[in-house]
Amino acid sequence: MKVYVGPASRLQGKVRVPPSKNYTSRYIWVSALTEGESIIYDPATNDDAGALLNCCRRLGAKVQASEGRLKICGFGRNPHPPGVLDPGNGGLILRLLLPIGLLLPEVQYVTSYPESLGKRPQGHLLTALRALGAEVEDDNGHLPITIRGGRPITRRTVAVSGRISSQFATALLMIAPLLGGLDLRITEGLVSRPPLATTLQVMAEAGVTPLADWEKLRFTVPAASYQAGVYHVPGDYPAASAIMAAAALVPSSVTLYPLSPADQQGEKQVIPYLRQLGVEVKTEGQEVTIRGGSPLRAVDFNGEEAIDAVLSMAAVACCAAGTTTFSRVANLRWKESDRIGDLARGLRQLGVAITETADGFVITGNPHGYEGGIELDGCQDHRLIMTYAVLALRTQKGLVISGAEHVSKSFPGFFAALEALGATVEVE
Ligand SMILES: O=C(O)C1=C[C@@H](OP(=O)(O)O)[C@@H](O)[C@H](O)C1
Ligand SMILES: C=C(OP(=O)(O)O)C(=O)O
Repeated sequence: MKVYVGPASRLQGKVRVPPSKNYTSRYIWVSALTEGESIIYDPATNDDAGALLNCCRRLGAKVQASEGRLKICGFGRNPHPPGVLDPGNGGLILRLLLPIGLLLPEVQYVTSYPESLGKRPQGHLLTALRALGAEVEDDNGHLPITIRGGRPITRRTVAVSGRISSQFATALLMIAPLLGGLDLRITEGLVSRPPLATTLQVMAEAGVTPLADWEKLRFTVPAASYQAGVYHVPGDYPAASAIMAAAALVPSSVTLYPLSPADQQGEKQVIPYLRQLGVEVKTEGQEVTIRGGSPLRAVDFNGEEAIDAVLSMAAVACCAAGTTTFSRVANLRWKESDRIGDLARGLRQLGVAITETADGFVITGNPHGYEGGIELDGCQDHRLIMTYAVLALRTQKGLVISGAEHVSKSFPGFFAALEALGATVEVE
């Protein structure tokens, strides 16, 4: 699907942001690992949630979906052999599902996104699963993967690298109570700490509280059963960050809700960051109001704790006066696209001055905007698609984005939300 987004002179209105993708995936998974009926209110209804629910059904969970609510009766320690699991294009989805192979005689993991998820590295997690006794066949650390488990797990300690993704640690922590408990050591540092804090919060809500030593990166999980729970998914800050970027770049008055000031999403850091750039941002309860259109001055962005908002802030940097260095985000290379290399390629086509660095990229903005009138490839990456759509608002001729349907991985209503705020959006 190709989508044209035109230049915008004003954005105005109120946007209900989608429910958090990352909380939804964790609540679904912890419910599947629980014997008993859990309820999830306001679950995200994006591609990732759909793929995970399908896999949970194949593993024996009973799922009842109705408007604004999921009821899940989990399989606990006794997953059914599913044959094949397809996690869609979800990195977290695949990584949550891989350790279930420890409890099954054989399970195969495949993807219909060989150019995106198929290129993302899984080796660090596979090494840990082998150490726990699984037999693993893989394509040099990539999908397709077959895991043969089903043997009693006697090891109580395991290590995993946190250098390229926090999701490997999340996956091991969440399965750990069902394996009889684990002492997990994260080696080589840890990227993206807030998602791991989200994992610990969700586990605690389900009745299992790991002991966490954040300094030494050691986490001790007791042998336990998860308790059925009632969960409420907060609004999604990464999705909100794209709309905030749009509202920052043109004269606007845009209110986003519901955004909790108190959850674990690191991407809420964009609120003080945008203020530093000169954007008027007001928060009241669960509402965030942006008044944009004033001149923006570049401010460097350390994105390590707000990794899924970096591309939104890159769009803002493209139109700020001065140079912005995005640092400590090397792990962007291993997302749905290479979010440094592919971003740089797309932005250069548009005429943006961008250079890649060892741990990020540097953008020198043009406060006058860009000519546009070209087509950019979304690279099957929802965040790249949203970045290009936001930038299109500050072009003279607009932009066509190809593969725009992949925005539904996290924010199916993104283009409708932009249009409702007054942007020109045409599906070609
Ligand atoms: O655990 C999670 O929910 C996520 C962790 C982050 O990935 P990395 O830990 O690989 O940086 C983030 O980018 C991703 O969108 C969601
Ligand atoms: C990288 C992302 O997700 P995942 O790793 O779960 O595919 C994302 O949502 O930007």
